[in-house]
Amino acid sequence: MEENQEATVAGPVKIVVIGVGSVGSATAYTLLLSGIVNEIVLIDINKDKAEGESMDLNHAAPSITKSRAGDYADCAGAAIVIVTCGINQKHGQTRMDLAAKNAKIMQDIIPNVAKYAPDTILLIATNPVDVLTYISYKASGFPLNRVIGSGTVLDTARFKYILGDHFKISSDSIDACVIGEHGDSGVPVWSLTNIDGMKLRDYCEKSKQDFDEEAFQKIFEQTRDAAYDIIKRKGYTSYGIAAGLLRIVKAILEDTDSVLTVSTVGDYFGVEQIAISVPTRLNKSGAHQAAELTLDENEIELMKKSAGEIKSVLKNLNIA
Ligand SMILES: NC(=O)C1=CN([C@@H]2O[C@H](COP(=O)(O)OP(=O)(O)OC[C@H]3O[C@@H](n4cnc5c(N)ncnc54)[C@H](O)[C@@H]3O)[C@@H](O)[C@H]2O)C=CC1
Ligand SMILES: CC(=O)C(=O)O
Repeated sequence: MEENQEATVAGPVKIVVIGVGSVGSATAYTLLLSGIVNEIVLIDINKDKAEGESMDLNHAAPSITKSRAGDYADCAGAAIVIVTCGINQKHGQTRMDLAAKNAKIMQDIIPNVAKYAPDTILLIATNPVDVLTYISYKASGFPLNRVIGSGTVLDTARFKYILGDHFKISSDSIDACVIGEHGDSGVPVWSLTNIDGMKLRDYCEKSKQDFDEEAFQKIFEQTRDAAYDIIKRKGYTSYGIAAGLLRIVKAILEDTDSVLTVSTVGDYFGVEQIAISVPTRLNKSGAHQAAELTLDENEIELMKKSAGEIKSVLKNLNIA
């Protein structure tokens, strides 16, 4: 991974959230309650919405964090600019269906961010997140380590939650991840899934539970389809991604070297120049390569397919 221009997080910490709809407002609220930032600037094409949200956030005081509505010039000095603006999925739509419209929005706004905040870290959440992370990388001219997509951080959280629910054990005691596209071709890494420090098969044996492949297939389907199931009921998803974005922000601001499944740009599984999620180390200068997972043959094939799907959407947009 090409790395330079270390982003520095020093002094009062300013975060900008672009797009304060369901995801942006939940993210700003989560950041405010976390107490790890001093200033949250909200930018939205709908200025009244940004103003209203920032007023409301300030009334969640006492907090060390102040919020205000702003414009692109206010990105200056931001440690991280979180991008959540654009259209979201309606019931029946896939994330990839949003590509053309949201690509255009990224191509409009990212150069503005880069102009005023040339040293910031871009954290993209708008869907399709892998496609838009790549587009943001191109549109910003930033080095690879400073353009990060939320990727499969949310899918990983869902996978661990659903596994935990199945085995009646806290997701904290489960080491598992989803990699690949944040979307329909995401890959659950069953071969490396550990529960309570044991491989899945060993855990099932020791805890006297079935190694139930049919149940595991359902767990994967529930993970993959979680967004559809939530959108069908409440129209959007917000809390899961807000918590995931907070984990990414914390790893960066607190310089933790945590490994999370964020999406970054590179050549993956024989596919050149895409963004996709694999375990990635995060610290104050952004995203850095972590040790490569030892996947089994089936998982490698699924990753090639997932990478190919991201690439084909980029090609359709004439961006590859
Ligand atoms: N990466 C992930 O895991 C997740 C991603 N998402 C994605 O996040 C995005 C936002 O979703 P929601 O918040 O539900 O949508 P929303 O419709 O509630 O909010 C979008 C906001 O973006 C603003 N906006 C639109 N165009 C803009 C522009 N050019 N400049 C500035 N602001 C602009 C709108 O005014 C609106 O306030 C969607 O693409 C959605 O699919 C949602 C959940 C999880
Ligand atoms: C909407 C979306 O990408 C999610 O909740 O996973």
